[in-house]
Amino acid sequence: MPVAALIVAAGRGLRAGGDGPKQYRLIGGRPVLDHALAPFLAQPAISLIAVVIGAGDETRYDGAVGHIADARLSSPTPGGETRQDSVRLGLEALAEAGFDGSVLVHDAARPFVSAALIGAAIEAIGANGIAAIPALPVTDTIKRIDVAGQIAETPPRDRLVSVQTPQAFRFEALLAAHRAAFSAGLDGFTDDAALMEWAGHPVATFPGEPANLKLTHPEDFIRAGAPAAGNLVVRVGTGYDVHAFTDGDHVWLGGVRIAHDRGVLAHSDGDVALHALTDALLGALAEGDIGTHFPPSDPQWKGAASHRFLSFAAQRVRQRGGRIDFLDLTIVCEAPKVGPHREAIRQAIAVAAGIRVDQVAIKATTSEKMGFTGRREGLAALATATIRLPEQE
Ligand SMILES: Nc1ccn([C@@H]2O[C@H](COP(=O)(O)OP(=O)(O)OP(=O)(O)O)[C@@H](O)[C@H]2O)c(=O)n1
Ligand SMILES: C[C@](O)(CO)[C@H](O)COP(=O)(O)O
Repeated sequence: MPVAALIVAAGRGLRAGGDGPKQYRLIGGRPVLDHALAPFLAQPAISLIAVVIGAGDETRYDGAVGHIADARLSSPTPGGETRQDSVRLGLEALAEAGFDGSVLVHDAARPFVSAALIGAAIEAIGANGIAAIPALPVTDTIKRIDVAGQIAETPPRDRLVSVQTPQAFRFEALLAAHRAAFSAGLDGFTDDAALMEWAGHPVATFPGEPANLKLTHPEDFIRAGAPAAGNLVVRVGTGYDVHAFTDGDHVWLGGVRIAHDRGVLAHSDGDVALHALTDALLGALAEGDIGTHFPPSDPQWKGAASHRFLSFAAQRVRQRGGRIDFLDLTIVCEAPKVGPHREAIRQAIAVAAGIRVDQVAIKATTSEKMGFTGRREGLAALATATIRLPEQE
C-alpha cells in the first residue's frame, strides 16, 4: 500500500511571535520545516511528500528546502485559513495527483519527529487500519472549566492522553471526511483524528514520543534549544563495539538481518554497527555511552532492536538544536560478507538516524585472519559521527 506524507506548514505562528512564520525559523542553523521533513525523506516506504504552505511564503519555502533534491517531494500547495483547511487542500492536491493508499499528516511545527515514530505510524495504519495516531498519557491532572473559569469537571486521568502528529489515515476515508465537514460548514476540528471520529470512524492509538514537541509559544523555541545567533560548532565522536559469535543462524548488522551460520552473544540484538554508531553520536554529544542510557542490566532492553538506540542518540542531537552531518562506519569480520547488504544497511541507518542516505558511509574489512575477528570468534565495528551543535546551549 503506497504511503504519502502531508506536511502542513501554512500557519502564521501568531502564538510563537518572532519575525515570520515559526516553521521558517532556525533551530541548530536549519529551518524548522527542514528538520520536520528530513525523517520523512529518510523513510523509503514513503513514495510522495506534499507540503502545504502559506500564500506569499514561496520564497521562504525555497530558502528552507531548496537544497532538497528528492523527486518524492512535490511542488508546494497553497494552504487555507485554518489547519483543517490546509489539510483538506493538501489532500485534494494528493487526490489530483492520483494518490491512493495511506497518508501521514504531520505538523511542520513538530521538527523533532523521529524516524522511529514515522515507522510506528506506518506500521499502525498497516494494511487494514482506517486511522491511527500517536498518543501520550497526560502527567498533569486535567480539568474542564466553565465560561467563568470555575472547575466544572475533573475527568479521570487514566483514560486521558495528549495526541501528536504524524497521524496516519486511509487516504480515501480522510479525504471523504474532510469533504463532508467542508460541505457541512464545520471548521472547528483541531486535528484530523477528531474529524474522523466525527465521520464515525474508529481511531486507534500508538505510543507517541515526549520529544515530539509542537513549537507553539516562544518558550518552546527556548526549550528546543534554538540558538539566538545560530552559531554551530562541529563536533566529532567515535564509537567501537564487538560481539562474540555463538550458535545461531543470523546476525543483525546496521539494522539488517543477515543469514549466517553463527549468531551473536548479546543482551540486545547484538548489532555491533548500530551500537558503534550510537556511541559515536553520544560521544560527539558528550552524553555518556550506550550503556549509560540502555543498561544491559535492564530487562527492557533484552533482545531490543538496536535501531531504537541509534534513533534515540540522533534525537538527542536534534533536541540540543544540532544536526548530524555524517556517519561513517567500518565493519570488521571475516564473514558474513557485508558487500551484498551495503545499500540496505545504509538505508536502514539513514532511516534510524533521520538523515539522508548520502550522509552515511559503510566500509568493511577482514583482519587478514589475525586476532579474534580473524579467527571468526566475533565481529567488530568502528564508527565516526560528525555533528554540529549550537556554540552555547
Ligand atoms: N492555516 C493553517 C494553520 C496551521 N497550519 C499548520 O498546522 C500546524 C499546527 O498549527 P499551529 O501550531 O497552530 O501553527 P500556527 O497556526 O502557525 O500557529 P498560531 O495558531 O499560533 O498562529 C503548523 O505546522 C501550521 O503551519 C496550516 O498549515 N495552516
Ligand atoms: C494536530 C495537533 O498537533 C495534535 O496535537 C494539534 O491539535 C494542532 O493544534 P494547533 O492549535 O493547530 O497547533
